[in-house]
Amino acid sequence: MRKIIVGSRRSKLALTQTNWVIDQLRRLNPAVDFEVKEIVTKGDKILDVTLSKVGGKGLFVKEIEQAMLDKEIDMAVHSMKDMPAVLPEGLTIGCIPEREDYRDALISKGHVKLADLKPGAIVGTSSLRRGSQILAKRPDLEIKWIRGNIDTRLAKLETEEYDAIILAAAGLSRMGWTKEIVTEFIDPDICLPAVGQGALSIECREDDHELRRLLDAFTCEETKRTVLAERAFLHKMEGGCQVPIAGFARLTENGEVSLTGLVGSPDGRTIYKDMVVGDDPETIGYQVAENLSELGAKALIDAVKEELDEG
Ligand SMILES: NCc1[nH]cc(CCC(=O)O)c1CC(=O)O
Repeated sequence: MRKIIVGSRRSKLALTQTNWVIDQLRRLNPAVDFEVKEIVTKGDKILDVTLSKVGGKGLFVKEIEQAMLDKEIDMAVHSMKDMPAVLPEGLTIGCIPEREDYRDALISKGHVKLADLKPGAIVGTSSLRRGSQILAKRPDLEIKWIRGNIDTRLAKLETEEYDAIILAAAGLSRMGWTKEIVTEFIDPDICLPAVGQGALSIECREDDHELRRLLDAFTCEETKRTVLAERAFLHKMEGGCQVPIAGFARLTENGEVSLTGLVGSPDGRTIYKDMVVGDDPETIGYQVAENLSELGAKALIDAVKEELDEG
């Protein structure tokens, strides 16, 4: 088989994830050769603006996808939650490996838990989803934007005016840091994870059958079913990352998919949440989106869109 070129962003997390996947694939296919090619994306260059204002989710992924369509690279490993709901024509998710920890993690000065943070304490996050749900639980806290990769954010907790920050447990875990620094793994009942959080997405060209056969063997069916439900929900909700949106699915004992979806206002005063259980991931994803829309989520999303259109 030919050598497989794997595109990766240059961040520590991206390279760690990419190399982890390559290690696993090599173990399954000792004869196949892999090479990493680093790509600097627009999202990596823009660090001083909130992501939602400069094009949202697709930002980190787009240039890597173009390189794949141009055959400069053959595959790429993304954090599933950074993947837009719809892929460009000609590309596909060739593999979804087993999901890491799906939870959000609180890291605070002095290891103070969420419930024990002082009124007015400053929590750093640039995620509308986290901000909304934290404020719903603790309206007395202050949410302050924080940007940069994981190392930068951890450094800012020390050097700037944050009392705590929230990061995905999966990112920390992949970097090997979880144990020492996490104050609290936040229960999904309090902060429902982002769609795809903790999962990886291996993207490749749709017609690259040779590579797809190889990737198939590394797919985790359970993760695939749950992530499919979450992404169907995201797609139908069309929230992008301009409105707080969360979706998390797991399998029930008899193999059905149980999906919880959430849409809220950034200040956390309005939260719409619903759960549906069923056999077909896409159907229940659409069902949760429909139910939330009826509750009022669609109106909330449309209102945000209008505001953005006005500037
Ligand atoms: N928001 C950016 C992002 N995209 C993926 C991860 C890593 C966790 C994952 O794969 O879900 C992170 C860091 C974070 O949210 O703390």
